[in-house]
Amino acid sequence: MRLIVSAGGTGGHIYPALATIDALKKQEPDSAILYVGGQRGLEKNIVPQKGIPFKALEIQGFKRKLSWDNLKTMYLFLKAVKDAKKIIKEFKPDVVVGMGGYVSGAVVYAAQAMGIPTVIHEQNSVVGLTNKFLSRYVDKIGIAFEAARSQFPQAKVKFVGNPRAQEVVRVRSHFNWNEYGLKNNKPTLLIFGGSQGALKINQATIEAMPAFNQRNYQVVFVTGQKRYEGVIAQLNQRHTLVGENVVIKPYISNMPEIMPKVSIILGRAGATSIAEITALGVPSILVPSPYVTADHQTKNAQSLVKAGAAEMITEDNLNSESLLKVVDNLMNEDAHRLEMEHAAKQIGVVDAADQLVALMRTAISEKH
Ligand SMILES: CC(=O)N[C@H]1[C@@H](OP(=O)(O)OP(=O)(O)OC[C@H]2O[C@@H](n3ccc(=O)[nH]c3=O)[C@H](O)[C@@H]2O)O[C@H](CO)[C@@H](O)[C@@H]1O
Repeated sequence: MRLIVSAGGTGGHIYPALATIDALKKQEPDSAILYVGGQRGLEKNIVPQKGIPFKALEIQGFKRKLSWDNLKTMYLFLKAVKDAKKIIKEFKPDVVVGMGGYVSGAVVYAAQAMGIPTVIHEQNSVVGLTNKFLSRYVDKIGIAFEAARSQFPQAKVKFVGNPRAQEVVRVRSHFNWNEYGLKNNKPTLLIFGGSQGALKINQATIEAMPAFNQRNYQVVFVTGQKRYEGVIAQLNQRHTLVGENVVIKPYISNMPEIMPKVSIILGRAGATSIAEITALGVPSILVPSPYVTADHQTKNAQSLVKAGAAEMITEDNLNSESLLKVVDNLMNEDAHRLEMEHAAKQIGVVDAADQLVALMRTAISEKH
């Protein structure tokens, strides 16, 4: 198969795209793949590192308020569609798949205008702006939450799950905490606020640090690439030492290796984090971001809480005391953690990437 994939902006869109590419390559090792991303998103670093051919378009998001900047956005969108057409004409894909982010809007729009089979994948329970726009034009739509179905033209929709779930369960992790200077086989808490890090989670963790230093479990604290220096500066200002059982990282690029070795995850309730947590069955404490469309992270988190797979703290109620209380309780309750593991695994869709590839094949065969 000749495949163009487009996904931009945040890890939540990019990692499912990479997992789909991976699944296709396993099924058809001689497939030709091109990833088209934006010039500014995380994809420009992540994708080439994986050795996947990458082309970038210049694009920016619409402001919800009326502004002159939206004229520039419109100009960039039309130019990106034109550039995408050139790329598509040269590459001659059998199918073009969009996995979210503004850039995928231009690429998939261009492809359908050229009569090429198109598929989009929506990771969230509340449909993103780009996918909403594209849903009129595309042939097939893969979803990861049943709640998304009614927001799309229903005849095109198929529930497939989130492809990243399949990738993380297939990894045979040989990771050893010694590589982080920690002890192997000690209970470990992983704290991370989505792909960019989260200010409030970082703040509560900084304040909880003196207590964490005294605990008999280990803590891996991921700040987000751009927030790392600020976190270290704050710890220094407060003269807070970091214990031998704590490690602070700006970003983790091998999450599928790390996550299976973790006892509890404390983090945001982004769609792709949730897919990973449920595929692997990791007990989690979720702090939904209140800054997202239609408060969809709260809905994501509630679906896990209802199933008994996670605990939730709202951002308003998050501070060092509430954080430590929930973590300490869970660390002390082995049986409860085990129940949460089972409950989480019940929700995970572990063949989601294969299902999305099958949907791509249907789009191709129905078009011809
Ligand atoms: C602010 C915002 O708009 N957030 C959205 C964004 O989240 P965002 O991309 O931040 O969060 P997600 O949970 O969806 O995905 C994060 C991904 O990054 C990975 N990761 C994270 C940290 C790290 O150090 N290393 C690493 O690899 C995670 O394992 C995961 O694969 O897209 C999601 C999917 O559309 C939405 O649900 C979120 O609401």
